[in-house]
Amino acid sequence: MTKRTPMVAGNWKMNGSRSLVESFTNVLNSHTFDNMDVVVCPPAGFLSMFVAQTYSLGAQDCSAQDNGAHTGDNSVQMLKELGAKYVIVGHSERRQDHDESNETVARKAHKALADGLVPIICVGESLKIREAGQVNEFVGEQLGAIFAILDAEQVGQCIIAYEPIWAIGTGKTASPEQAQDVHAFIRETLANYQSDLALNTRLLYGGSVKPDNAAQLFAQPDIDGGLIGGASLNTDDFIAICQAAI
Ligand SMILES: O=C(CO)COP(=O)(O)O
Repeated sequence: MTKRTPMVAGNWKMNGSRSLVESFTNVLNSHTFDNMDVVVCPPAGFLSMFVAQTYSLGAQDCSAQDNGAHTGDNSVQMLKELGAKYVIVGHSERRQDHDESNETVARKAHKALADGLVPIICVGESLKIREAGQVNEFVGEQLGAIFAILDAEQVGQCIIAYEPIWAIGTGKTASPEQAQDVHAFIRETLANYQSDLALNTRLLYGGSVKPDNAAQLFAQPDIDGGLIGGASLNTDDFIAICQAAI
């Protein structure tokens, strides 16, 4: 059986400062993270201020276009130059604030892979969808849009993060069972696309992960780590969550 390497990624969202970058750089570099991948995703403008030795950097979004006349956007090529190895695409806040469709998200993932970044593709439902009992259908559609643009080999290079919208920033985390159910569904959907994908693709859970609930979530068979928002802004909390993933 393939052993998937655990991953914990911190999504700073539109937060941070030069001094936070400095303290993270110092504290994280003094830790070694064996047998796992740790990623920090700050706002793009801060990427080049990090000196990342024991962890990697990721961006929070990318353009689906080449360099050119696209005011305010960051190309994959630029994010790479700034030190990113990963890029989050399709976060629910981008889908909501910038009207990003499933197809846009898929095109961004495609561009990220084409130009050399690993996409962390976010999926997840609203409370309304959950209460209507349509979680699998909704997440299945989000994945379907990815499969429409990426072939199996490309999907195999991606990381998928399940982030139920109702659990983001609310302190109301999905229970380990709720999270596991959707992760199992995602893995099954990947298997239907191509069997190897199910075994090898890393699936992260995101939504109010904290040091006191991380271990239980990460212990679920189909959860390979986490995508952390609020708690990733505190070095002690972030490191404690990373330690819970090994
Ligand atoms: O959106 C998230 C990570 O991308 C989760 O945010 P919180 O951990 O703050 O709920």
